[in-house]
Amino acid sequence: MAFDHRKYVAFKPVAKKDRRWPDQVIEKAPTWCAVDLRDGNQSLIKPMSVAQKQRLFDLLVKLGFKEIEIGFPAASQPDFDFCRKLIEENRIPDDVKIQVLTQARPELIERTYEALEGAKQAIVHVYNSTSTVQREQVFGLDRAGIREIAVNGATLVKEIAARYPDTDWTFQYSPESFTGTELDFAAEVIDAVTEVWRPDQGQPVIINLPATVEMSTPNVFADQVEWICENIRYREHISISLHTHNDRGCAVAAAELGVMAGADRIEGTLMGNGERTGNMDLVTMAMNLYSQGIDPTLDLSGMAEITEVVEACTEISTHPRHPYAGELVFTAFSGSHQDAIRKCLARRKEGDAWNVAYLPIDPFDVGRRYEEVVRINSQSGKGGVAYVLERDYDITLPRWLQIEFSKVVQKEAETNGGEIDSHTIHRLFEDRYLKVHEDWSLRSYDLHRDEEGVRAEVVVGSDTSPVTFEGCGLGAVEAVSDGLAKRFGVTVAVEAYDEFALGEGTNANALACIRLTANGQHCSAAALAEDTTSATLQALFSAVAQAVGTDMPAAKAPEAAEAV
Ligand SMILES: CC(=O)SCCNC(=O)CCNC(=O)[C@H](O)C(C)(C)COP(=O)(O)OP(=O)(O)OC[C@H]1O[C@@H](n2cnc3c(N)ncnc32)[C@H](O)[C@@H]1OP(=O)(O)O
Ligand SMILES: CC(C)C(=O)C(=O)O
Repeated sequence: MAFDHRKYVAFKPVAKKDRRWPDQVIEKAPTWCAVDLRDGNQSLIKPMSVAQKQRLFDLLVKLGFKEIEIGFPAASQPDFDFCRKLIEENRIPDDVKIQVLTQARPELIERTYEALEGAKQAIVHVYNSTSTVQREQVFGLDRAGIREIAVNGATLVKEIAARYPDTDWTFQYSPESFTGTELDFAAEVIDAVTEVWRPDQGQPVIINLPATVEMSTPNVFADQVEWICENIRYREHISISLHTHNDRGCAVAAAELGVMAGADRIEGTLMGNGERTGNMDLVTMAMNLYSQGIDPTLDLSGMAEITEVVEACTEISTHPRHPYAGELVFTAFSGSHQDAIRKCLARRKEGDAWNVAYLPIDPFDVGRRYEEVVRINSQSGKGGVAYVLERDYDITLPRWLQIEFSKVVQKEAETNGGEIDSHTIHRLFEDRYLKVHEDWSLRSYDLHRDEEGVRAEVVVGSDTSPVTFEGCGLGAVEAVSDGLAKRFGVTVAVEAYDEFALGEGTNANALACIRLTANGQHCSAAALAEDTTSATLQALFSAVAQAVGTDMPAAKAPEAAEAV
């Protein structure tokens, strides 16, 4: 059997009984470093052109990144040229540090510094793999041999930097494949490197702990980070950075727990592009902080621009469910979600803390419109349909009509199988409830109230054959119903009716909705008019028309009607 779990060996947890990170709470944003232009770029089918790199670099600067890994200049001419272009064309803001990656190999380190000549400040990031698998199978070296590569690399980084005293240098070292490295050995190599660099003597140093391959649950990674923070020399002079990958789908969680475990700095890419399943997604992690009321120190309000630039540069489209950025992440199709969102938004007052069911953040903050929040398909319910009519057409439906109309929409959704847009919902409402048949159109009414009640005189019908009738009752609806019975023999029993004043921007001022039985048949209708009485009477006639058919029943002669 090819699919055989016995092929795999479980990752051993860290034997750490004194872990403190589970009780920590993240209260401020870490230092961010975007590695889109290096780790992100090295994973693309078609690496970015210089123009694409420039576009992405400009975006990263605009978002507020102060540390940006721009490439691996010793690896390829385009990476080298891009680095030169940024420096020579003075495109790096004074408060931004560029970072470049190099293997711990002399010729590559030399070439890296050539690329950086003239930079005001830069981070030189040198790495070699320390994991058991790479030691044994890739390098064929023991621990001492691997440590020597790191020390030689660190020594050369320091020596060559001294040739360029006008640049403000930060040194960064990564024990690549840290997650597959024994902790004591990782600490041993880190100490050997920092013994060369001496952060305690003023040299800025970053030690980056990469989950080059994510191998365990994030809690194990947090244990590893905490252990390193507790066991390396010069910890207080070092910035501990994390660089997680997403092989198990937990890169963001691992980075978050890693910060709780003591890390100061996080590397990642926008939208998580990167090797295999990607790097840690900076957008998600920063927005997670934002949603907890913590300033992420990045401005991610222009999410549409972010996704557009990332897509253009990586040629990878954004998943519609991508946290915070996907097209559908603020949209509810399902009925109970829509109902809850509608109720929460309606109760929300300006200045309230955000507390809306199903929406972890206010979509508006990332440039999304409330229009997208509720969309209708066959999974939707009355709340969603009512929300769309209210939001887009200022039509408020009474609860009984919401229930009834949502069945009309549901049927349409089941028939067409997909989404029903707002325009179609409105058309369905018009067709089903607002249609006025000529014979039953209200032409005029006159209501007279005295101590006996209301006396109504109503004219309905077309220009050419208007019909006038009269009736009386306790209110207008009862009086007109009385008239309908006398003149047309239609017995009306009103079960529910509601009137609403409409907001500005509509032609009509009032909406009335009515449900009744006419000659024993259940019907409902609505009407828009300039005043509430006209709307109510028209709704009554439209409902009656449904019961008796669009052909007006023969009117009784006024004398016969009097006799009824
Ligand atoms: C986890 C990460 O993402 S690390 C970053 C990885 N990114 C990249 O590799 C993208 C850019 N890299 C490249 O373009 C190329 O690898 C280059 C130009 C840097 C080097 O190219 P080459 O020397 O032709 O080939 P290659 O990368 O296969 O070299 C591997 C050799 O370097 C050694 N090596 C690999 N990594 C390191 C390192 N970090 N430090 C020291 N030596 C290293 C290997 O053991 C191997 O040695 P061998 O030739 O004695 O067997
Ligand atoms: C070079 C290091 C930081 C890296 O990219 C990784 O390990 O994934």
